[in-house]
Amino acid sequence: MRSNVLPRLILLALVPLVALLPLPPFWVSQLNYIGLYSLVTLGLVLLTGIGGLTSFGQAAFVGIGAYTTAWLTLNTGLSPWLTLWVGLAITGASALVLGWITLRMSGHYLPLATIAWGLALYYLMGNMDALGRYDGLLGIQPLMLGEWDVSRGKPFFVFLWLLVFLFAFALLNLLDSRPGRAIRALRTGSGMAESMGVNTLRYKIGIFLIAALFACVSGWLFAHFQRTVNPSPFGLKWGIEYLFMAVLGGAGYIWGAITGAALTKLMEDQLQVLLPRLIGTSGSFEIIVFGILLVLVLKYLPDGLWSLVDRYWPRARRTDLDLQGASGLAHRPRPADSEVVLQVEAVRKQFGGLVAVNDVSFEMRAGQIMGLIGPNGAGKSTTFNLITGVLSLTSGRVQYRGETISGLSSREIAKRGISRSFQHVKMIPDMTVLENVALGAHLRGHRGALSAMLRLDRAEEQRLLREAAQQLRRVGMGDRMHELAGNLAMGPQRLLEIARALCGDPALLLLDEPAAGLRYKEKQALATVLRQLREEGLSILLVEHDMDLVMQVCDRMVVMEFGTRLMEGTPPEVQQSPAVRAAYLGTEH
Ligand SMILES: Nc1ncnc2c1ncn2[C@@H]1O[C@H](COP(=O)(O)OP(=O)(O)OP(=O)(O)O)[C@@H](O)[C@H]1O
Repeated sequence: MRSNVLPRLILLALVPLVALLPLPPFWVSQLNYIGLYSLVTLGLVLLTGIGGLTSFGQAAFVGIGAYTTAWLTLNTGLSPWLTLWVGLAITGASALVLGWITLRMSGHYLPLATIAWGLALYYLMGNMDALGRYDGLLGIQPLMLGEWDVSRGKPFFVFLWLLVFLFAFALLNLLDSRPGRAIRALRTGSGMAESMGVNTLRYKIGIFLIAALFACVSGWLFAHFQRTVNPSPFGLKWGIEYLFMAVLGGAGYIWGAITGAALTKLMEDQLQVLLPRLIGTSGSFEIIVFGILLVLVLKYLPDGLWSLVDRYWPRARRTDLDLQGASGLAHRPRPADSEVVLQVEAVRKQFGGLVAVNDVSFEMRAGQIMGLIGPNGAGKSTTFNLITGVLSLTSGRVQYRGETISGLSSREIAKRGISRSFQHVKMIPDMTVLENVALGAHLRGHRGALSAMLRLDRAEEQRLLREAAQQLRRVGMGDRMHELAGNLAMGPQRLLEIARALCGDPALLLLDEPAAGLRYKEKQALATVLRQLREEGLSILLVEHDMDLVMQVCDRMVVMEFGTRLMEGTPPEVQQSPAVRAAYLGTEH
């Protein structure tokens, strides 16, 4: 496995070394604020940059952490080391409720809800007598480690920055894991991830929770560092500013979070001095500069400043050797010879007045390759999507190995052993080929986010990656596994999709135009792979326009036209059918 241990240890060792430098207190204080902001922006990078979910309410979670420890330490005398956990529990519960309600709905519900949440909490803090209204709470006790006050100056710097780096490493670990691949698929490949068995709602709620907990830790530290809390740093303005930091630094990069926090803090201080002098009157003019800067960054450098560094950042590569020691994954029991695996019974799909699939029926047996062919617009892809749960049936029934699967979600269908590829390739371009394919084995692992962050998932991760590597070799892509998927041409992209589908250990494989974009030799290799899979007892439903391939590999074929089943038969029977010829030539039959 890739070894990041040494660079990480060096980075951690640098923290106390920096503290030994004769830094003026002003700069120590600046670094401390940057560290506090970085904890919040790290969570935002995971949530927004990587997961694609926007939250304006992170400052409110910082507020929960700060006010919980402030109130409890002042009123109950509880140790700050205990109040942290109370803060985390309150933050966790509110993030779960907020996430559960808003993340089930598509669109802009989360950003809107987090704005409302930020505003509500700000006014709540500012109007409660127990929280000191807008004056806040004063005289919060220091954070003591034995006799040592770690909430001031350099000791705080060391404690805080060790935490910042440990949190950053935890996120890097998370992203390089089974749950991490699912999280990285959320932004652009949610539908595909569901088809691989990923519970996308759970992962969305999960990253919302992690980001909120990071913000809460920042608030807890902030309260003991400042010794006083009032609502101002936890309002909507700060919610927006944290987002600005993440976007400026590079919302898709863990190190972008720290870059953004540092630049914002440093610019803010300079601008707060410079601008009133230039304009001749005091005010928060830096906000205007930030607004203009945000527009410019979004327009000219949408991936943020860290993207410039990332181009030259050395990337550790997994070598094939890494995977050799791993044991294989368990396989699901194969259907018995010629067992009926799929029964499609009078399935129908209407889009308004258009009948895209009109009471189509057929069945498939184990170890059979069934072709689903027909002219453009015949209803093949719609039938395919009805079987895989992407579309709901208007009427009819689909049975898989004796169980009715119509009405189940694509995730539930994937769990039962049906894997698929997509007509328009769906992959995550900024993940390697190997990682994309390993996403297909999601259901064959079980390690969660916490194990991934703590690197307790390595044995399972090696098995999943080994499986992905094996499937890539199987489709002739063994030499390209470490490339970024976004750099592949169309042909290899299709092979990637087949390898990913095979990673799910399916008993039934549904391939939607797998030969589209492949060159002759690649098609021949594909035909060999399909035959080999059939020998292994796999059933394959193939939607394909390439007649050579279909005629070569299919045992039986269903021909569709205008949403109806025109005929079913062996390749020679279909080839000789006048009705099929007429359908393809567009003549009457
Ligand atoms: N979401 C949708 N809303 C409305 N009409 C749709 C939708 N999806 C498909 N259709 C229509 O249903 C019909 C069947 O489409 P489908 O994509 O299943 O055909 P196909 O045989 O797969 O075609 P192709 O070979 O071009 O992919 C077409 O007339 C298409 O325009």
